[in-house]
Amino acid sequence: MSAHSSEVKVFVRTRPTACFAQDLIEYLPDKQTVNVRHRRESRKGVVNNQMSSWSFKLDGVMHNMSQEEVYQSVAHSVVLRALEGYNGTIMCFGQTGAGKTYTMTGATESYQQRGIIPRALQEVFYEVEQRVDHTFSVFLSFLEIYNETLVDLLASIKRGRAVQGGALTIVEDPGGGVSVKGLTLHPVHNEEEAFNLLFEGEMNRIIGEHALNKNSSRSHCIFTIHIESRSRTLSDAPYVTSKLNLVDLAGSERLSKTGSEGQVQREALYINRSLSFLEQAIIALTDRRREHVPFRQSKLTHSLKDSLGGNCNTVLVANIYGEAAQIEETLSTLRFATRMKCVRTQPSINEHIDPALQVRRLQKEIQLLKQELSLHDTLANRAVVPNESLSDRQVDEIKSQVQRYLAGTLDEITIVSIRQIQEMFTQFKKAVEQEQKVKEQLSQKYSLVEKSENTVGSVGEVESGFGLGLAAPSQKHTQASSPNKSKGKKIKENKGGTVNQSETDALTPNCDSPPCKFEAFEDFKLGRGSEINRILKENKGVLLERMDQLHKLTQAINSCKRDIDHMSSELQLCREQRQSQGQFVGEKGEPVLEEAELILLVGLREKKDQYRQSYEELLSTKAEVRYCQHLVDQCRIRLLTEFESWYNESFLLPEEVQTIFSEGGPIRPGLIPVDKALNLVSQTLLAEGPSAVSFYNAHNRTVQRVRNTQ
Ligand SMILES: Nc1ncnc2c1ncn2[C@@H]1O[C@H](COP(=O)(O)OP(=O)(O)OP(=O)(O)O)[C@@H](O)[C@H]1O
Repeated sequence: MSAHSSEVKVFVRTRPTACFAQDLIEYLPDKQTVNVRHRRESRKGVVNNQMSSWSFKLDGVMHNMSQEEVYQSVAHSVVLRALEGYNGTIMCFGQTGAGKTYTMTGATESYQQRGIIPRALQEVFYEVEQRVDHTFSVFLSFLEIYNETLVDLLASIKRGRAVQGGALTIVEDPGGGVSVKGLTLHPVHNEEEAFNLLFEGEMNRIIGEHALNKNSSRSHCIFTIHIESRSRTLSDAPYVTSKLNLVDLAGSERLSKTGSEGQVQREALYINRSLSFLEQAIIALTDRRREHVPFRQSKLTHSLKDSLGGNCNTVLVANIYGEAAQIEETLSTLRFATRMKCVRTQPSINEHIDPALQVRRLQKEIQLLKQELSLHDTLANRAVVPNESLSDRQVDEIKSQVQRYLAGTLDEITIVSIRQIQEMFTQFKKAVEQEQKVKEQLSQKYSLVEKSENTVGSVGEVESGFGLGLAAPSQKHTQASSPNKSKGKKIKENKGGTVNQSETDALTPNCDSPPCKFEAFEDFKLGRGSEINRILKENKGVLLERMDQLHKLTQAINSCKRDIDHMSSELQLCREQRQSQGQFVGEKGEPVLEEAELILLVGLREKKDQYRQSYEELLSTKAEVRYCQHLVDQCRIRLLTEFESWYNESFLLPEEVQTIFSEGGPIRPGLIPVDKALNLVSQTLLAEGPSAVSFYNAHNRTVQRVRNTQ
């Protein structure tokens, strides 16, 4: 509920006296202004007869006003707003004997002179009776703060329920409110019950002896009316709660003036300290720049935290004793009152929604929305879209659709509902995860091949640019099959198995000199390319094996599917027969299936399980086949590329360039494209000078000679 900011309302009330200091205190006709004249305080013993005057403007001055008039001015609107769900606080502040208790509680022996609390209780119950469209629950609590100790003034009454048990402690609610843990709350149904509690609490108040006033109370008292109201007519309307704090503060006189000693002096110390903390809190509240307000310094400020700075309609009554002897206390009380007037609160209704009611309301709304959806479907001439959550059977169906779609046996999936789309995504995700898992398993399985790839890296042929997941020829093989060695050799039979068509297609037979590529390729596979060729064959073998497995699985699944179809139609037949002959029932009237139908049902379930398992296996085998195919392709590319380089290197480069590529030369032979290689060679030769060519030629010839003689 949005809150608007509101000032604390402040009133002054004077205790009637025959010696009213007319020459010092003046009430202006606007009934809001008090002017006070007072001699300035003497400093360092120097008598100062100079008079000073102060003017205080408040919300109302209550001089010679009856208890009823005071109630109407101060409390009436706060009480009515509490019945609507706003928190309220009315506080009486002032020196001892100034009439705080008289204003708040009144004279308990005189009905006419009853104060704000009894009148507020009467008004609450009067309103409860009037407002027939609401039910009200009213609870009372009575807290006393005596020498920084919390006392439950109604603890002696057994009926109450405590806001959590244990010692009394002030706790802050998450919403910013404050409550007293352990304080008893007493339900009351009429004003008489309420008065009983008030008087019981009053009796329990600690009364201290005091030089100024024998019956003066030496403690702060907070009488709270807790109200809860629910609508009788609107069952799902939110309910409201409120707290009306009626606070009678202890007297604020100066210690020196009390002339008391012992316990009473200690009491006065506590009172002064807590009132001074109250004043500090008020000063902090009125200072917009202050972020921290020291509410926790005393029990009083802490318990009034939400009344002073919270969502509350707050009213202060500043009680003054208008005699000349009390003029300093009067001034101090009026200063406090003026400060308090600057405090702003944010009154707002405490609205709550019953959780059970909220659930019912939301269910109703869902129902309405569903109806509206089906109405839309009808108007748009669409089949009614199911909005319920999916059953296991529906989820299975979607899963099967997704699997068929991925396998390519289903062209498209018809969109039916949002839930179906969501489930479809879930199934797609599962399929991807499954494939990922298989891939991981496979890469572990083929780790040997991947390791060989690292060997390629270590050879240092970075320029080759072939980051393939394949084995590379080992150093040994490279040495054994130097280009010159294979040159002119007879082509040997390929014992290593079949060559893929694409491998031979890539080689245009060219039988001029240099040698025919087709024959050279066969030669290459036996020599320098033997290791990569071996891996290629190995991978092809695995691929064939997986393809064979896939073929068998497909056949098994198809046969299983045929069985399922057959059993389903038999089962359907059984059901149709049963429907025409009537349902067979057991002793207790429960439906009993025919034996044949039961066997079919069990068999069908088993077949479906078998189908599901085989299907999962099929998916993972398909993934394996794809992976193996990928490996074979990569191997093949590698084989061809290396062959090309080897061929160029062996037969197409001039002899001097071959020298540079030869073992011990400045450029490593291998997988560099021939144009790039030639470019590099010319750069090297140029860099080293023309004599380098003949140098390398000579060196190469020598190496060659040595090899041939070996
Ligand atoms: N407006 C009033 N009309 C008639 N009598 C009053 C009025 N105000 C105070 N009195 C009387 O003055 C006396 C002191 O008043 P009260 O006990 O209310 O003072 P107090 O401020 O509550 O003092 P303390 O701080 O000790 O609690 C009481 O006997 C009370 O009846």
